[in-house]
Amino acid sequence: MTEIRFEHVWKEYGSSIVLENVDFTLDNHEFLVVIGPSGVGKTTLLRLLLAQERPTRGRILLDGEPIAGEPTADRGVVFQRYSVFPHKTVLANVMVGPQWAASPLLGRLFGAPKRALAERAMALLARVGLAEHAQKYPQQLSGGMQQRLAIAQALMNQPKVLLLDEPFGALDPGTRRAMHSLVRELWEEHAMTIVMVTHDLMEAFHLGTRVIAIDKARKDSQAPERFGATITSDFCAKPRIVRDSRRFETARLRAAEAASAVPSSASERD
Ligand SMILES: Nc1ncnc2c1ncn2[C@@H]1O[C@H](COP(=O)(O)OP(=O)(O)OP(=O)(O)O)[C@@H](O)[C@H]1O
Repeated sequence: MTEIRFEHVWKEYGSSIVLENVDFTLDNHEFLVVIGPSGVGKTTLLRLLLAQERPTRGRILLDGEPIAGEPTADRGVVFQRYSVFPHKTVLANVMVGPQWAASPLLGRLFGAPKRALAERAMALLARVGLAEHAQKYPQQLSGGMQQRLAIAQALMNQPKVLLLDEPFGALDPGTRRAMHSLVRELWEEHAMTIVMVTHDLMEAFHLGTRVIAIDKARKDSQAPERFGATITSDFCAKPRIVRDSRRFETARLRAAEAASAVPSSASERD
């Protein structure tokens, strides 16, 4: 069971407010998708969840407990690019996290524990369709294969929460569709909670059980950093709604309106 609670969370850098009063509860095994204009604070929200950043006000609870002060294995992350080690083979990439967790001094296991870990890693690589590429290096893989590797790497630690920061942004449409199916299946199989950032509304409603839009609800054109972004729309996008094309289309249009109603802070500054 993994419930995430943002309690009136603010993130400020000096006098610049990035997020203000972000308040929501995410149920166990939700697939939350966060949408919003460029530069509004979506990645910051993920970084807060990863504990790479601390809220300046409010708090974040994981299963009712304040989130650990530093990144821990219960939260896995996949970025748009570069989240695998280029100098390690595919298999070594997938084994590296659990090896460091089991052997913090050496980062290596030997004998039976190593064989057991390699077996688990190979099973996961087979699941994401990379078993026959286990001895290759990341630069020998396509973009979609590298992202499948990054997902396998994150899943190896059996995270309670998987954070995806525009993980399919650099992929062609066909590969993207295949990745959508894979992530949906892995989400079901691993019964984890996913929080994903994307710019793609179709993707958001196709994958998410819940979609939130964040934006600046208040604006000061003289001082854009005076106000931060907060939740401006919150859509329940359960699979039954996705299957109902008319209701899905209505929800999608409302989300598109919400995301574009206020011009992005980035475009204002441009
Ligand atoms: N360490 C930092 N110090 C100061 N400002 C920061 C810091 N990190 C992020 N910001 C600012 O926070 C704002 C939000 O950045 P963030 O990367 O979260 O936006 P985003 O919505 O993910 O953007 P994009 O969609 O373009 O990736 C930006 O204006 C950025 O400059």
